[in-house]
Amino acid sequence: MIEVKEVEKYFGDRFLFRCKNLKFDNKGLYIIKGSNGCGKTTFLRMLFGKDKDFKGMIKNTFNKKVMLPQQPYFFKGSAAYNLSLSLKEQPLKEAIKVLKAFSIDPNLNIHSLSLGQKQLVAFLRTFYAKSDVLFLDEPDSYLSNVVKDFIFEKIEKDAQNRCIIMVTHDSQEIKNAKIIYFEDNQIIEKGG
Ligand SMILES: Nc1ncnc2c1ncn2[C@@H]1O[C@H](COP(=O)(O)OP(=O)(O)OP(=O)(O)O)[C@@H](O)[C@H]1O
Repeated sequence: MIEVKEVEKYFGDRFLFRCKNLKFDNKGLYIIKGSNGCGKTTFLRMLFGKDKDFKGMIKNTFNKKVMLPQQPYFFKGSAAYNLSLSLKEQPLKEAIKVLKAFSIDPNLNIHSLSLGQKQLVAFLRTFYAKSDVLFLDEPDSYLSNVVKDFIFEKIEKDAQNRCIIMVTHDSQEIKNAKIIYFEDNQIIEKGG
């Protein structure tokens, strides 16, 4: 569970946003929306615990947390090698199966893949890693509609068993999610 209370974020003198009260349960999908530059990535990093420079309280009781950043990092080597650094046997097999289903050769050098293909590899290595909470920063970047629909379906289903917090600009297809949005520098839960 993550609890946010009376949080204010500044960069130097610049006020970015405020969040009075918000709770993320152990299971469920939370989608964070808002215009470019409003602070979505910053808020996600604060929830994860990477950014601790804020006023107020964020209490995170999750044990194992994993994050897909906006600009994923890759190691020299094949797509399969990059997956194998994060995934054990069975999840690795699953991830490779997905790559093959989208006609991506897992033995190709990661840097020879397109942006969308690399994004899918980055998503898979985070998604299939074991965690209690999964943070996804625009996992649909560069993806074609067919791949985006595939990963959104997986995310929606998986959120029945763990907490997933996702930043995205496009979530029309997703039905079962709580929406958190930035409005006038305030973070608000829809209907909350
Ligand atoms: N380390 C930093 N120091 C100063 N300003 C920063 C820092 N990191 C982010 N910012 C600023 O904070 C604002 C919010 O950035 P953030 O990346 O959180 O926005 P975002 O909502 O995720 O944007 P986008 O939708 O374009 O990805 C931006 O104006 C950015 O320039």
